[in-house]
Amino acid sequence: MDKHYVGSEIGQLRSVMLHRPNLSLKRLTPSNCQELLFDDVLSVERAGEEHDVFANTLRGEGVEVLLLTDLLTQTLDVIDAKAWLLETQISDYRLGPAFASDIRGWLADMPHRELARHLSGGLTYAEIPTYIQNMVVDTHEATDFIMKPLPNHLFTRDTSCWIYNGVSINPMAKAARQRETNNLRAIYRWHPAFTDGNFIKYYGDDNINYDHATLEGGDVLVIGRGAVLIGLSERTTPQGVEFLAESLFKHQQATRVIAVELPKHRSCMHLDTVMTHIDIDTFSVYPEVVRKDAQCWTLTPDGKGGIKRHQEPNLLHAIEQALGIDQVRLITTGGDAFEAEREQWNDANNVLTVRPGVVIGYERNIWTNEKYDKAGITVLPIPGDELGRGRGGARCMSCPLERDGI
Ligand SMILES: NC(=[NH2+])NCCC[C@H](N)C(=O)O
Repeated sequence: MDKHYVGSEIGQLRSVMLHRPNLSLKRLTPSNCQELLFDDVLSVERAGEEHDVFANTLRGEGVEVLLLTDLLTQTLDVIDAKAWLLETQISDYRLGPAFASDIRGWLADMPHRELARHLSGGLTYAEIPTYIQNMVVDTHEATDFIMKPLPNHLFTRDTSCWIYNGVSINPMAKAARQRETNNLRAIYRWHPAFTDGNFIKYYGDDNINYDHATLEGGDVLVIGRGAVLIGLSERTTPQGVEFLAESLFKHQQATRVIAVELPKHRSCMHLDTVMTHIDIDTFSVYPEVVRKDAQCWTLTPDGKGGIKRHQEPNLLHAIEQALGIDQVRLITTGGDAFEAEREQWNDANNVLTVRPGVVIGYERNIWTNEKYDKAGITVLPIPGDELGRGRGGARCMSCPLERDGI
């Protein structure tokens, strides 16, 4: 990978970061899966196989696939990175100074791949050596977590997202996902692929309390031509968008941000669960949620380092203006009202565009896929019966690192 640049949602995709989940999924149980933002427990084997099909489909299209566990393993080879990750993910305040120091010491001696596995897969009290003794240990069960698993690393789209010549390292809204961001902070700070510093970090690089200014990449659509479309969702707040927009303008990477309000529901937790960009003038949408009269604003630089805000009467016109096109074409979720609701829930609209008019999507969404086909959009189908239980499709499961503009 030589260039970190994402110029659009639909231009030729060249490089992506994925995460093939394993250990974290083995820890999912009926009693903890809701808290960990999964709707069910998964067959770990099958999920891994489905993920391999996804990765191989991308490779078959000439896209470079980088895996998060590899990146994290290589990052741990950097002494400062390893020290920072251990301090941050195993903090004194979480475990108490004595126990934290024992755990860090033990983890530090582990092979880096194994340590990387625990950084995403978590660590239980049963897994630590018996010589580590402490009041904290005495007061916990063997199956309690010292480090909770991060199964949602699967959705690499959310934790960090590239926008033109830079990346936002996102302060996540849900407690279950907040520690993911530290793994990404370390990768972007220390992994040799990123140390050339030839890109901008817009937001979220510091491990501090971002309070209500949260942002997740599933809400961020880099629609191209200097514009960015962002959902104000269950996860991304106006406060978070303001920070990102200010930084995009300051670094002259975008000339406008369109912010659209979404209902705060799990079924549409991010904008990309109801809307994705699949060809220059074409979007896939779930019409029950993406309405042209949704509350919507265009943000532009005010010339003094701040933001000018203009309320838009019509979301679609705002997009047409930003892209300089006459009329957007919408492909809506397929089937009758029941089928459409079921397919949206299974990420029929959450497709990953590989190049204009060619998308990767779950094969199970037959009604919507048929509509794509009739509209001249090619669907490269992947299985998703297991992966889909995490509530995410091909777009959420990928973080583009390099993609052409339009
Ligand atoms: N960009 C997306 N739509 N991501 C889906 C994330 C799903 C994940 N289980 C969560 O609740 O956070």
